[in-house]
Amino acid sequence: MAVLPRHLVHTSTATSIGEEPASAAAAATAPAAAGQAHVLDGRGMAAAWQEELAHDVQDVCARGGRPPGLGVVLVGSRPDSLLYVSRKREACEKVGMFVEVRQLSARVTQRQLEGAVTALCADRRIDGVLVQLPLPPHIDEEAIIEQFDPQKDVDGFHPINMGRILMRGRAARFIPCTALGVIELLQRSGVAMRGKSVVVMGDSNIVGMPLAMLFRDAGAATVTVLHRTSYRELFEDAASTERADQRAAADACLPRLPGHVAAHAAGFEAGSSRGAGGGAAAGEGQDGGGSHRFQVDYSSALRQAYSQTGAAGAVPADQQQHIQQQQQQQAGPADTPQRHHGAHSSRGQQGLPQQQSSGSPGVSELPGITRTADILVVAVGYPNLVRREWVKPGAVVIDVGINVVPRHGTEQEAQQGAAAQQQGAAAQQQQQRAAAGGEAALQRSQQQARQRPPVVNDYCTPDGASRLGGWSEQDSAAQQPWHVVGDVDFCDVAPVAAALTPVPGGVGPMTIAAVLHNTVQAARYNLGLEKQELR
Ligand SMILES: Nc1nc2c(c(=O)[nH]1)N[C@@H](CN(C=O)c1ccc(C(=O)N[C@@H](CCC(=O)O)C(=O)O)cc1)CN2
Repeated sequence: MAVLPRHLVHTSTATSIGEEPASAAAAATAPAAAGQAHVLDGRGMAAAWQEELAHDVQDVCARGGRPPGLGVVLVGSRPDSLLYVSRKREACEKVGMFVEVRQLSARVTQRQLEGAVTALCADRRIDGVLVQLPLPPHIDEEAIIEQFDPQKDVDGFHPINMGRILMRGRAARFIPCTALGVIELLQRSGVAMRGKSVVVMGDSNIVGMPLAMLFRDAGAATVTVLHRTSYRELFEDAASTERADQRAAADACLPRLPGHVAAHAAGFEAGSSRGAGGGAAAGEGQDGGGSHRFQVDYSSALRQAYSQTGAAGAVPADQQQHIQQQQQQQAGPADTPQRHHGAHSSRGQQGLPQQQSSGSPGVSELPGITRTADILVVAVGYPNLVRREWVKPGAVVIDVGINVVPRHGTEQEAQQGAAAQQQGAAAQQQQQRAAAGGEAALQRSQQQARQRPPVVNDYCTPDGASRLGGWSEQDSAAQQPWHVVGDVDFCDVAPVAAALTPVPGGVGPMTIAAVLHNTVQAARYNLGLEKQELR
């Protein structure tokens, strides 16, 4: 049997979600109102986790003589990376850990960067080291990762650590933080994984692939990974403008920055103006031997980008049309879980669009696959991609995406709203067809979902719009013209799912807490307080 780290096998005190009827009653006692999805509050869970970690830090200090230490290398001044590094630093300081951040110029050479990693790995005060991703395109990221001492690789990206996750029965030294954050969130929420069908959308090294292995280790019956080949057409519109850093960002499930902002970010220019948007995006940085002040006006960069490029990041109408086409033309089969293989040829026979010649499913086929999931994890980097017809009623939905989009009220959003309404009507027709086709169980659960009252809570307005926040709390208060959304259309999916994570406030904060967890663990190993079981 695979050896999970201690925190992955703890018994959750939370109620069970997504269980069979016996525990459905228990689920009803959880904080959501009847008929509504449980909102999996990552922010709250991360705070609780960090409190526990603060005790662990005290324990390491008492027994090991010093606090656990984290070293972070930040290259350039991408606003999102600045934000995440600030959050890591603040969280470390809050729990009493030692933290050192080295910011290097975007023009740093491969050798300089490797030198910085080696120096931090050699620092005796530091137990864990990470390089904030993505890196500028001229840097060979793989080579940097290989440069790490695997014992200090708290991101778990080194091939030795990744290999341990891959191999059944081998103890993982460190689990990549987002993947660990997702599993921890599910466990703390009482979501059962044993025997479940899991679909992971996204095959990145830092999220999708390790998560698939962790679900296997947690006893999932099946794990289906939707590789990027199955949804690459979503990104084809951006192909002409796509540059290496944008691809890397999508890979890391980072905000898909509008082209203009990305250009700014990729240039890694140290600006001099300060906007409300970047939050903590300011501090001291190093440029080669010297240092400079780094400040980024993220909000004005975004404003400029949107005014010049339109609403970048919005769901293109053609994607919605693909789905509608499928719903209108496929009487029934769309509700029947489709297999990946072979679906391509049957689509051809039914006269459906054949977008891909590779045999991989196209976007219009994805709902048929995602609807097989008891637990659906979405890590694609595409705003509001997953709507209710992609979700099996009663499923648990985990949104890993972070996308920056214009706030509602723009013309484009109005168009999206109209398209979404049409899509909703098509979905209803499709459900009726499914019922006529004899899929009684599915129909029953869908009817139940429809009978649920609309979700009106802290997260959604009565008309189904999201109240979820902006890039930071400050921003939503300041009513910035853009905000952060996930890959899942929260308010559309909430009436159907048993539970789902919000963005912001879901997986993101758990990722930060996971960095701390891995660093405490690294300190225990380094200081000889705990023996690593590496079979
Ligand atoms: N070296 C690494 N680089 C990157 C990783 C990683 O695990 N290691 N993951 C991401 C970025 N990331 C952590 O580094 C991260 C992303 C998002 C959040 C977060 O809290 N997001 C907020 C939304 C943003 C906001 O505050 O408005 C949320 O979801 O609530 C934290 C960490 C890529 N790079």
